[in-house]
Amino acid sequence: MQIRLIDLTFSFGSGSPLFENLTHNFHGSTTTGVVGPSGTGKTTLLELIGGKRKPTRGQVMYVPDSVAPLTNRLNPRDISFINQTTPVMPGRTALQNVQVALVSHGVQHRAAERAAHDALAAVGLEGKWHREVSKLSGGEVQRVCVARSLVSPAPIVLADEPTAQLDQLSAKAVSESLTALSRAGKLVIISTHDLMLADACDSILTMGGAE
Ligand SMILES: Nc1ncnc2c1ncn2[C@@H]1O[C@H](COP(=O)(O)OP(=O)(O)OP(=O)(O)O)[C@@H](O)[C@H]1O
Repeated sequence: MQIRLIDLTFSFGSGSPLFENLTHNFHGSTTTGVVGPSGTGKTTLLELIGGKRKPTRGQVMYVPDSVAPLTNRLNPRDISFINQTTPVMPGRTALQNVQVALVSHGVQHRAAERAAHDALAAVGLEGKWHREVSKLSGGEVQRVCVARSLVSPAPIVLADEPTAQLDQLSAKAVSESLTALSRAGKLVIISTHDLMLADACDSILTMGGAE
């Protein structure tokens, strides 16, 4: 999997461009940190890559594998998005929220439960498996969303400030989990202000000048 940004320019409405002629390649098995000062367009870039916004000019192209042609269309199931507004089922447990990502992809109930247990443990939520999401803290809900991405078969993971609400220990667990995904072959892009997380990435794309 590869994602190519080709002369990408984006403006909100008729405003001046947030960024112009951005060209960059993202590769599978790689974690890229998108860094830069607040307001330089990191979230917007992730939304463009995830197909939630359309470029003003230029293109976001996907190369699914070595034999598939370059395309500007991506199946939404190929992307796993982690952000502050990722929908969760508040009345269901942490385990059910993670399990559903697998069951919806046809994984058997028992296998999905085991994988969901492991993913929640990886982000430091062992012991909170059966707690309703409405009774978890903001940072814990954020980690449930990360755990869902860990079990998702989607080859692309887009994470928008995944450690923003977390203490150092939890942030480290999330950082290690996301970099493990790229070692398992996924293409991972993380927008972040967290220097520890940026440091753990394989490469960095800086928006709006150096941070
Ligand atoms: N729907 C919108 N309409 C107009 N402007 C917007 C809209 N959404 C975001 N913006 C503006 O676009 C700019 C970039 O926003 P974005 O959220 O992409 O930045 P960011 O680099 O992720 O910021 P932060 O680090 O603070 O999260 C900001 O100035 C923001 O106010």
